[in-house]
Parts: sequence; structure tokens; C-alpha cells
Amino acid sequence: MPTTTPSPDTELASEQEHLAESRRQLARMRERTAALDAGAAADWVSREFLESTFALRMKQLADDPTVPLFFGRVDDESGERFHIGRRHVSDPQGEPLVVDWRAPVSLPFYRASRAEPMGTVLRRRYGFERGRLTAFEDEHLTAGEQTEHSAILEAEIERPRVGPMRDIVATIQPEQDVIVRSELARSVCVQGAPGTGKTAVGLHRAAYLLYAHREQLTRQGVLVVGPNASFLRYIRDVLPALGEIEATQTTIEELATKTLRSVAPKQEVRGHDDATVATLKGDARLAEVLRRALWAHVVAPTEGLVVPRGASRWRVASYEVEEVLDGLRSRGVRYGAARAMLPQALAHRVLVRMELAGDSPDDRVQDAVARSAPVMKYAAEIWPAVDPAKLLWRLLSEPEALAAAADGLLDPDEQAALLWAKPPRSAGTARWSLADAVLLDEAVDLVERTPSLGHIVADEAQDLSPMMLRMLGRRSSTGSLTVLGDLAQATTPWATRSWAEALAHLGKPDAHVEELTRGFRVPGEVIEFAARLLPHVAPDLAPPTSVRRTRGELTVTGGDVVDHVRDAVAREGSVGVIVPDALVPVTAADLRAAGIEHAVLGEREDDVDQHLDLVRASLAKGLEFDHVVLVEPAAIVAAEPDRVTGLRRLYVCLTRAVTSLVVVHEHPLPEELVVG
Ligand SMILES: Nc1ncnc2c1ncn2[C@@H]1O[C@H](COP(=O)(O)OP(=O)(O)OP(=O)(O)O)[C@@H](O)[C@H]1O
Repeated sequence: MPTTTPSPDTELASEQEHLAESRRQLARMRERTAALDAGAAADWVSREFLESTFALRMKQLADDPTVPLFFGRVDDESGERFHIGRRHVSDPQGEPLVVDWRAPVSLPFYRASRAEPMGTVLRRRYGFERGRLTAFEDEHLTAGEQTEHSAILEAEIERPRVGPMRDIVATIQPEQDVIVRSELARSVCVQGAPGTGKTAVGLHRAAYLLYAHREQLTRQGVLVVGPNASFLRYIRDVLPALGEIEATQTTIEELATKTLRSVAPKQEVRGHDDATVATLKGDARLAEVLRRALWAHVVAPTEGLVVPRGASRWRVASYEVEEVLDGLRSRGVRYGAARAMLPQALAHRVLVRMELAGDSPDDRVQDAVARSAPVMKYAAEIWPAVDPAKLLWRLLSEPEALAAAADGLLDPDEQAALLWAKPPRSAGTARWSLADAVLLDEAVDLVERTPSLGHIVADEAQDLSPMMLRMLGRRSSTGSLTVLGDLAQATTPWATRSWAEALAHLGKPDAHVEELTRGFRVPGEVIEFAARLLPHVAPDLAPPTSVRRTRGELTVTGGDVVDHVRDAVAREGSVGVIVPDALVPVTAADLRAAGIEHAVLGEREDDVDQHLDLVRASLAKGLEFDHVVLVEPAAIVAAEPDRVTGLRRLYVCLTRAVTSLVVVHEHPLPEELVVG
């Protein structure tokens, strides 16, 4: 057994002194940064850069007395010891008092075991109470101890959940750490049962990569993509708590809206597609339809090019122009880039004619010819500029345009389904749906290459359509991805069927797929209950297990929802009342009438900070609460377009509880949930 408190008082006192000294040194580092003067910079650009660098550094050096400066220690064989914390702290001589958890020397803290001690003789974990170091616990990795049980680790996993998600830096598990520290060039896909820490792992990987490749990733950017705004609010504090404020956190809808606004300012996603149409619009075949529709704008010339210059008239025959077009088409560049090359390519042909006639024109002549009115006009006619929004608007409005581009790809029924019932008069007045905006993103990229970021973390990726996956794929074409999800929790009609398929759409077919099955959220009794649905929703997946010591409390009952909520609210920790979407108004009214204060998730900016959240079933994904009151499971299932999706939605809702789950129902439970 590792030794726990009570420990020798002197050892505890010495650790407390180390903490106090680390805090003093952190304060010194902060003072030094505050005294740095950006005014000495040579010009305003450098000054702005320095000022923002100093401001960032000040934020990173902020000391929150409630957050321990270090949480662990490793002693190696040579007698060196390293205290491990969220940030690096050193003394004036540069000697480290605390090393960053992401530094290579911290690795054994997460990975060393008795079987593989990695040169480490001791691993120490610290217990804190309100920022005060109160206990420690040692594991001697080279001694012949048998049990690997940590009370401090267990306490961290068992702690009640309050407010937004917290970092897990003190307790990252070896199988999670392998993902967190996998190299930047490598794309990783994590399939994981509910509560196995996918979101946590993705965020910690972003923090790790930003540390290990700071300069590159600050330049190229890191993006975290989550399913909706409430989820982003739930995770928003994790990266800043790890000192990382550079990563952008967003949703697919926000990304698509940005694209929409880039072609049609002030536009919003306002339209709505039914499930069949949205699924069709999310189909990867649409990428080919768009590509064909765009490139069909390049037309074979009916006449050759004539360029008057001085007394001469230079001619390029139409068959030669066709050769030029073929050459540009086969270069593998975007429509817009190839279009920009056309005048020069035509001018080059004119130059060849001049040379054949005995002239010796130079580059300046070629430039002048390329910029001349006849060449520009001719080029614009055979290779016109295309507005991506108009391109899409035409495809969705004009049956002939769609038929021409979709021939052999979409059958007549599919084409009919895609067309707007009442086409808007112009692209500018269209009510674009989310699926449309995603198609627009594809069209924009066909015209002009979308810049790639350094790394993207895509959470709940099982719910993305092929076209949405392509959207993220093009934003990481030269970067890498962390793809997180659970096929059993897929609830969109266009959800992916397999990770191999999703990764192919993302352009990363070789990404490594890891599976996590040890659950840190849902206690045993609750996860076993939820897992009854697994054979019906994802028969190929391994059933999740729980590492929680407590078995949890599961109650399946009738009675008044308000009474159950009242009981839950009286307990420690957060409470989520998860109801079928349609029951939100009546449940909110009942809670109000009973004087129970609550927030309706998704309605307010501070929703995830509340003690009690009323959560519509369709918004529960990714969240967790100490106590969950789940109302009318059968109605949650019935609200979805098909049974499997309904059962998956229910599986998501059943797996949000950390301590207790009360299922309240009047109608019979779905039969898949009843065994025997
Ligand atoms: N190593 C760990 N130590 C302590 N807590 C952990 C650890 N890993 C995960 N957790 C906790 O378990 C809970 C679930 O984690 P997370 O939300 O990342 O899981 P998930 O796999 O994304 O779940 P879901 O599929 O339901 O969205 C969180 O409270 C997280 O802090």
C-alpha cells in the first residue's frame, strides 16, 4: 500500500515550505514581467507584439491561491526530484521549483509503473484543502509493493461536480496520457464510452501541443470544435486554467456562419432543412456536384484570341487556347488560382508567336500583354469569376443547373429533394440553412484554398455529416486532428457509421484510432443500466466500465417530478433535470410554481454555472451533473425520427450522472431498457 497521511510532520512541513517558496518565486516572476518595458521596442509593431506577449505572460503567471501550484512529485534514481504543477516556477538562478506537467521530465509522473518505473523511484501525490497542502501519498516504484491504490486519486475522481468542467491535470491516467502526448504530426481518433474523458483528453492534448510547439501553433492556430454554445461554456475554463488562452473554441455552426458572412455580410443561418434534405446536403457526393458545377464555368472558346500590338495583330488559335485551359485544369490548383494564371498563360502563347516571327520580347512584354484589355476580356469570358453563394443558389434553385452537375451522382428524387420549394430571388435573400452554409464552405474552398490551422480538436465528431467533416478536414489539411466521439452517442440523421469513414472524409485516413472504456463519470449501477441499450445502438462497441468506487444510486420511479427535483437540490453538487424537449416549458412552469430556482440550459450565457439546470434531452450531450432527474425516457426515444436514434439519445441522457440518477416515468419504459 502507498503510505498516506499521517506522514512524518517534518516531511509535510518541508513540502508546505516548498509550496510557500514556490508561491514567493511565482510572485517575483510576475513582478519582473510587470516591470518589463515594451516602450524600448524599435517600432510600434514590435511594441504591440511585446505588449501582448507581456500581457499573456502576466496572465500565465497569475496565482490563484485556491489552485495548488503543484500536485505531484517524482524522484529519480540519481536523487533529483521534480515537483509537478500547472506551470513552471523557478528561482532567480533558474533552478526549477515546479516543472510544467507537460515537460518531458514530468512524463514518469503519469506513466511510470512498477512494471516500468522509467528511472523513477518515488511518485508522490499531494492532498489539498482550499489551496493548503494537507497530505501526501507516496508510491515506491522500485520497492516490491503490490497494491496500486491512491486515496488522493480516488478523492479527485469522486469529488462532487460544481460549475464548469475542470482540468484533470493532476490525475491524467496512463492510457489518456498516451493520447495527450502523441506527437503533433499525428492525427488521433478517440472512440470512448460516456465519461471516459474524451473531452478532457482532447483539451489537455491541445494544451500539451501548444506547450511543445508554442511558436508554430501560435502562428498557425489551434481550434477546439464542440457541439453547441452551452457545451463550449461548460468547457471554456479548462484551457485557461492550464495557462492556454490562445486556442479558439467554436462550433460547426459558428464556423459555417463565418463563411456565410464572408460572402454575404450580415447573413445568419436562418433556414431549416428536414432530416432527409439535411442528410442529403451533408452527403459527400455534394462535394463532387459543386466541383462540377464550378468548373463547368470554364468554357471552350468559340474563337481564338487576337491581340493588336503596334502595327501587328497576334493570334492564338482556339485549339491552342484549349490546350492552355487543359494545362491549367490539370495543375491541381483551385479554380481562382488557375483563373489568375490564365492571362499570363495566354500571353505566353502570344510571346511564342512573336518569337516565331523573329521578335525577341522579354518578360515585361509578356506582362504587358497579360494585362492588356483584349487578353483580360477574353480570359474573363472563358474563365469567369464565380461567386460561391450564387453557384450554390443556382444549384438549389434551377433544376437544369442541378441536373447538369448531378448527372450520374444523384437520382431524380434526390435532385428534387434538394431543390428549394420556393427559390429565393437571389443568393443575397436566401435563408441559408446550416447544411447550406457547410456546402457554401466547400464552394468557397473550391474557388480559393482555405488556410489550414496547426491543430483541430473535434469533439462529438460522431454527429458530423461527411460535408461537415470535410469542412474540418480542409482546415487541418497541413495540420493534424484530434477526433473525439462515441458511435453509440450518434444522434444526427447524418451521423457517421464508422471512424474509418469519418477519417476518410477528414482527409486523415491513416489517423490512429484509440478506444477508451474506463469511465470516470458514471458510477457502476448507472452505467450498467444505460449499457442495456448498447446492443441496440452500437452492438460492436465494448461495454463501458466504471472506475468510480461508489456504485452510485439508481432509482426508477413514478411520482411528481418536482418532488424528486427538490430532493436532488437539497444535496451537494450540481443537478440536471433532463426532459424531452417538448416538456421544457411545462417543467419550467412547474419548477417556478414550486419556487425552485433554476436555469433553462441554452437560454442564458451563465447557464452552466447554475446549481440546477433544466436540460432538454437534445442538449445534454457532453455535460454532466452530480444528480440527474431524467423525465419520461419513452418520450425522449419517441421524439427522434427513428428508434435507434431515440435509444441513442436516451443513452446520452442516462450517462450524465456522477452520483445519482432518478428516472421518473408515467409511461412504460422503453422495452430495451427493461431486462428479463
Ligand atoms: N483521469 C481523470 N481523472 C479525474 N477525472 C477524470 C479523468 N478523466 C476524466 N475525468 C472526469 O470524468 C468526467 C467525464 O469526462 P469527459 O466529459 O471528458 O468524458 P467524455 O468521454 O467526453 O464523455 P461524453 O462521451 O459523455 O461526452 C469529467 O468530469 C472529467 O473531469
